Amino acid sequence: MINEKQQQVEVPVFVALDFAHAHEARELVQKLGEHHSHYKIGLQLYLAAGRAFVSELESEGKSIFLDLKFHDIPNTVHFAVAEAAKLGVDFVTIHAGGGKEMMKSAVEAAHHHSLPQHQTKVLAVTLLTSLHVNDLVQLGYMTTDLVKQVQRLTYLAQDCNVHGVVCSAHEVAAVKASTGLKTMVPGIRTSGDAKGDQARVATPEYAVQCGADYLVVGRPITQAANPVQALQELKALISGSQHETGEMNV
Ligand SMILES: O=C(O)c1cc(=O)[nH]c(=O)n1[C@@H]1O[C@H](COP(=O)(O)O)[C@@H](O)[C@H]1O
Repeated sequence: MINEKQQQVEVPVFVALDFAHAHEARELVQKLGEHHSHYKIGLQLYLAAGRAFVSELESEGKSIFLDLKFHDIPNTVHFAVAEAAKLGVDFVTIHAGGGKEMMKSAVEAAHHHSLPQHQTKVLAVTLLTSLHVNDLVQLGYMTTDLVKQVQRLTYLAQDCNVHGVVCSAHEVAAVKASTGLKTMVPGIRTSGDAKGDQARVATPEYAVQCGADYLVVGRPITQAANPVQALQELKALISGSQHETGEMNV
């Protein structure tokens, strides 16, 4: 069902800057202009351009989601999150599969090392949106129900006081029904977009109607012939769906 409150709330779209060079990312940010302020920096760009590029975008007033998906022993993750928090990023990711001690260490590090008045929020990745049911079997999970598995990891994440989880649109309603956690949702595709390596995709309208708090969109914008138009169209779909009433359409 549509969340009534959701109709009034703006859902930020984090554009995934999955590029090999800072200049490519900079060019896109300039094209999208001062009115777009949410960006995700992931493994590729961070390894290519590092902390300097994060700081560069922050100095332009951008909100940064640093998506390095930490998954290591608690001590290592603690100090990695501490460094991310000192950078002043808004969000950082860890894998829920790293376990409760690891998630607690991450939350504690964000709490202690964030800049004054700028709390870095920890998001726990549940099941990557590239995973299918068959992957659950191969990985030896006890269930082949993707929603149940996401919910299971979400409960663990909630116990560790993370801010939210990363999941596909198809699990948002279950996360929202059982916890108070925020949801960051990748795997966003409109009807004409190629799925690429994503398995659990959904339209932006569907994600928002399910209650997604933030969306992550990469290639449908970064690889578009006209990224500015692609982002505008996506935002129009989101705001249109926030004012719709009735049943969700997939
Ligand atoms: O943590 C993420 O952002 C993430 C989690 C996940 O389960 N799936 C997923 O696609 N992502 C990221 O979201 C972005 C999606 O990019 P596109 O598939 O190009 O829209 C990529 O930068 C991924 O690294």
